Order: sequence, then structure tokens, then C-alpha cells
Amino acid sequence: MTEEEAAELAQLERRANKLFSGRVEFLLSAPQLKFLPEPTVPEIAFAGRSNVGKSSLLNALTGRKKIARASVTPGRTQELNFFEVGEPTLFRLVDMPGYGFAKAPVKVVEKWKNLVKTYLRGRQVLVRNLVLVDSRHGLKDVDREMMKMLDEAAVGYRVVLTKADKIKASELAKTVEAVEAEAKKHVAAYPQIHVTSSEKGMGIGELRAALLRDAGV
Ligand SMILES: Nc1nc2c(ncn2[C@@H]2O[C@H](COP(=O)(O)OP(=O)(O)OP(=O)(O)O)[C@@H](O)[C@H]2O)c(=O)[nH]1
Ligand SMILES: [Mg+2]
Repeated sequence: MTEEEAAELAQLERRANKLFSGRVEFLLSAPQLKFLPEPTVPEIAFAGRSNVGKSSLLNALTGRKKIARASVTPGRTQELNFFEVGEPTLFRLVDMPGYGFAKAPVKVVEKWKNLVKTYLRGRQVLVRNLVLVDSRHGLKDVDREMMKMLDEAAVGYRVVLTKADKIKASELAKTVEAVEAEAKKHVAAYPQIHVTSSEKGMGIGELRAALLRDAGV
């Protein structure tokens, strides 16, 4: 990175930090597609296995403890939850139900799956997706399925490792390498992945800046 690029990035990060610490508001919760808000601004959606830390990452990004409901119980988020960022609203963050939660009743899982799939495939204003992956587990087949679906839907996505505070640096480095190698094989995935800890604030500033770029603001 040149000095100029580094300065530009630092400036973007400052702007991102300011924006995320400003107005962030819960807009609505959509249990069905007919309840989606008007597609008036760009949207960035958070996907990932149940309990991977989607709601926690949303809280960390916005610097608010409880704007999105996080929980030790997998399957906490059951609707598409929309949050608006900026005054006036510049873009929205969308917290989604997790996938791959074996204990949920089949019917409930089918309902979430359809909701998420239809949203991801058909939403005009969806500019970027985050696919969250637990640092301790790396990519699972359900993640690969999601990535394939996004490749097919031509929705660009960033792979984000979560809970990086939970493993040793040496193990983390191995996971990063493996996940990055796989991400490079997916057409719609960013070749570089993000490493985060919502608990420790790791990687949060960089991700904020990346999201600002994605939203085009
Ligand atoms: N140590 C640590 N724990 C985390 C981190 N992020 C999330 N967790 C914990 O992981 C659990 C699940 O977090 P959530 O944010 O609710 O996960 P989710 O992906 O929204 O889960 P669903 O809504 O069920 O799909 C909670 O107990 C969080 O406190 C992190 O960065 N570090
Ligand atoms: Mg959640």
C-alpha cells in the first residue's frame, strides 16, 4: 500500500466510525416478504450459521450493545431485521436468521430458508452480503451452499470470520489461509476475508470502512 492509499484508507475509516456512531435505528422486522421496507436505499445483509455472531457483529459495528438481539440460544433471530444508518438514511443493515440450526423444527427452517433465499435473490437494493464464519470452525458445507447460492444470484459478498478472540493466533492464521483459498474460488466472493471479534472490537473499524465503500457512500 502506498502512503497515499494508506492516508485515504485512514480517512475512510474515520468517516465510517463517525457515521456508525451517529444515527443507527431499528426500522422494522419482516417475518414475511410482504413486510419488506420500500427499497429506497442500498442494503447490506448479514448471513451465517445460527449462533455464528451476526447480531453481535451488528451491535459491534454500530457500537450499541443491544440494537440487534444476540443470544446464547441458536435461532434467536427469526425475521429479517432492518437497521438504518445515517441522517438522512444512507444505507441499511439487515440481520438475518441463521442457517444450519439442526434443532429447529423442519417447518420453521423451511420458512426462514425461503424468506432468506427469496430476499437474497430478488432484492434490487441489496449491494453486498456478509457471510459470517466462526473462526474456530472454518467453512462448513452449509456455508459453501450459501456462497454458491450468492455466486448464482450474483450478489457480491465478504467472508467475515467471527469470534477471533476465542482461538490462538497460530490456529487463526491457519483458518484464515484455508478460508481465503476457498473464497478465491468463488466468483462473487471478495478474495480477502475479514477477521473480527465483536467482543474485543477486532477488525471492526476496517469492516465499517469496507461497508461504507460497498454502500457507495
Ligand atoms: N467470545 C465471543 N463471543 C461472541 C462473539 N460474537 C458473538 N459471540 C457470542 O456468540 C453467541 C451468539 O451470538 P449472536 O450474535 O446471537 O449469533 P447470531 O448469529 O445472531 O445467532 P442467530 O440469531 O441464532 O442466528 C452469543 O452468546 C454471543 O455473545 C465474539 O466476537 N467473541
Ligand atoms: Mg441473530
